Amino acid sequence: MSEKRIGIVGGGAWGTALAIQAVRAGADARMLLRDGDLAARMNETRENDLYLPGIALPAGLSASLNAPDVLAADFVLLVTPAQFLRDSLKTLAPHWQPGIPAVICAKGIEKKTGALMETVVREELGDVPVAVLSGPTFAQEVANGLPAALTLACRDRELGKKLVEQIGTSSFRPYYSSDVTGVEVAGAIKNVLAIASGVVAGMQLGDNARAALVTRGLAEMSRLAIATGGRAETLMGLAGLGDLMLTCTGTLSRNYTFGVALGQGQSAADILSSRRSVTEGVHTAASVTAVAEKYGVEMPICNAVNQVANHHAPLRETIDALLNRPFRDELEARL
Ligand SMILES: NC(=O)c1ccc[n+]([C@@H]2O[C@H](COP(=O)([O-])OP(=O)(O)OC[C@H]3O[C@@H](n4cnc5c(N)ncnc54)[C@H](O)[C@@H]3O)[C@@H](O)[C@H]2O)c1
Ligand SMILES: O=P(O)(O)OC[C@H](O)CO
Repeated sequence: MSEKRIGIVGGGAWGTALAIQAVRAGADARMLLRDGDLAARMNETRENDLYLPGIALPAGLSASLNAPDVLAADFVLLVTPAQFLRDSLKTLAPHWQPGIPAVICAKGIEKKTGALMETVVREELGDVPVAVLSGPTFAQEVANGLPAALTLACRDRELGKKLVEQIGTSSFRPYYSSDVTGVEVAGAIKNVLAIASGVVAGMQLGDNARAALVTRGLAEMSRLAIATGGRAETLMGLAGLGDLMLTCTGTLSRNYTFGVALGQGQSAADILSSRRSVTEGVHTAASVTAVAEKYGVEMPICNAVNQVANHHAPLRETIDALLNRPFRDELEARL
């Protein structure tokens, strides 16, 4: 058993992949699940057959329902989907040890409050050290040990660097950033843009259209990140451009494939009811519309995704409205 202990809250694909990575980084990885049957199966069959089938779980990884045991760790990765994080933290708060860092791994904006996950953590756990782990990383590839790089953001530079050393390996390379807000906004918005990119593919609008969409989407993401206190450079990094490249093209992406299916004519409700796994961009599309309005930021692509994904807007007319917006000066329209 290792002396280093990493707690992981959430038994989905990403929580499981991060737990495997934690073992690779030399830690004892303890996962906290809600589903007792799944936890028992994971410990016995050494596979997460619901969320990451076909991947062997290493010795050193265990799953349980025992919050105090999982939280007795050097730091805890929070991998509950964004819309469920607050409720999950309410049950964890009584067991959280003072000073144990919380590392946010979910990518989204809370629908009912418009809050980023850092705010949710602070409201529910109080004054704990907080970091954010984000960037272009499909769970299956990380679980298989394929190379990846990502961003670990933390306002406390010393702690951030320490976390990088504790979770990083040669195939999982976190780059430190102090821009927590920029990294969070990037990770949340790329999911919405990935849906839009999937729609472009599903409707066979062409590669030119996808390049235009991703680039103008990056401008929207940058505007919101800066308005909320993030830094422009962050959007050009792994959590911004890097994750946009991955999620707006990669067929392993739930958000992208949701968009493709929408573009091919399926309804949002049918697509969502056919999947067990989370499609964060659908929820964040709703949150971001309200947040953008609050900050006076123009986000036409994200608004269009919200309309088609959450409000039954017809695709063809929604796309026509985007294409018929007034021509603009590119640099002025960037920021
Ligand atoms: N899968 C990836 O490749 C990946 C990579 C990076 C970041 N992320 C982010 O990680 C987060 C988790 O994604 P995932 O891929 O592990 O999810 P998943 O779809 O694999 O699993 C869904 C998880 O949500 C949990 N859940 C369902 N209903 C819940 C409820 N009411 N309350 C609490 N938990 C509930 C399930 O138990 C399960 O653990 C998301 O924010 C996602 O954007 C995922
Ligand atoms: O499958 P998605 O669309 O949730 O994307 C997973 C990761 O966020 C990619 O970085």
